[in-house]
Amino acid sequence: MSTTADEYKFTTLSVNSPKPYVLHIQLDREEKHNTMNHAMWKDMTDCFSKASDDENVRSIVLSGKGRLFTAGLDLMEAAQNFSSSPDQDVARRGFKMAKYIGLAQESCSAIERCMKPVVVAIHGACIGGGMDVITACDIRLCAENAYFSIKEVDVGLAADMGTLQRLPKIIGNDSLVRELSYTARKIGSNEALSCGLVSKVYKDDKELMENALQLAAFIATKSPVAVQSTKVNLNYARNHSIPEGLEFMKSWNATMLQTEDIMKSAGAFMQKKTPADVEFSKL
Ligand SMILES: CC/C=C\C=C\CC(=O)SCCNC(=O)CCNC(=O)[C@H](O)C(C)(C)COP(=O)(O)OP(=O)(O)OC[C@H]1O[C@@H](n2cnc3c(N)ncnc32)[C@H](O)[C@@H]1OP(=O)(O)O
Repeated sequence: MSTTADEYKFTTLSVNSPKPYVLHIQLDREEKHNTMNHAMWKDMTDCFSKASDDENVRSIVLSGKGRLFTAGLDLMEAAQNFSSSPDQDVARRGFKMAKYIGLAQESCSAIERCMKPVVVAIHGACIGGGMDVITACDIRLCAENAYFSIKEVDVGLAADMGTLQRLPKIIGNDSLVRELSYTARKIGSNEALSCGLVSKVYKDDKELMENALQLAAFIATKSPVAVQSTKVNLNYARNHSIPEGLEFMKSWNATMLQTEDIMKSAGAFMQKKTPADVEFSKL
């Protein structure tokens, strides 16, 4: 094992390193359908921030333990939080809620900010908060049995951890985003593939996990300078104009084109080898 997965101890996540430089993070509240609560949001933020800085991690797979990916917000715990301190001044309650929402949002933003690409493998239900999580990931794969729902309207709220901000940029179909967000309609794996929410559907959970890990392992064989630079620039490009993106890229690569990884990768090509044959320095 090239990563120090045993340093990743969390109460709501299981973490291991099944392949060199690959970290596998699993949502692990199986007995509660991997519902998301305060502890899980905090664990996710800490875990993805740690992996971002971990030179033994080059790519990440995220999945859910048990029979589904996640049932979204833990409604029991949320009900307690939403109704706490009813006698307190509304503004003071507002400040408290903003802090709570911010903490939840951070769990998804930490995935997006993480320098290492995150491949998410979705099986069974992906509901509510689950959509916020997967839309912050780099690559979405699912099993045939997967279904997706922006369920928030059915529990009386607007999605607030990133789905409404990220999904339009992922599927590029504003009409469909609005329909799904206003109705909470479930879409199956085939529709998810045809609208561009996922890039591949596998016949069952086993095939999904094998392929997700294989993809992450393949990404991990490439130059970490090249892969991480690509993620940073794709994220930047998504939120800026093309001229701004090109300007950012120019400054970024003014340094990065001086990396030893280019000589190593090109050298491998000349010798009829691949990046997998190259030993890249840690990053
Ligand atoms: C700051 C805010 C941040 C984030 C906000 C996110 C918003 C959301 O995520 S909104 C979406 C919330 N989730 C749901 O509405 C899902 C509700 N659950 C279901 O639809 C189903 O339970 C299921 C996940 C599809 C599973 O169905 P099934 O296999 O038929 O099991 P059930 O009998 O329905 O459930 C078993 C058991 O689990 C409890 N449960 C299910 N989901 C939740 C949940 N989200 N929170 C809390 N508890 C949940 C369910 O009540 C059952 O409990 P019993 O005690 O066994 O009755």
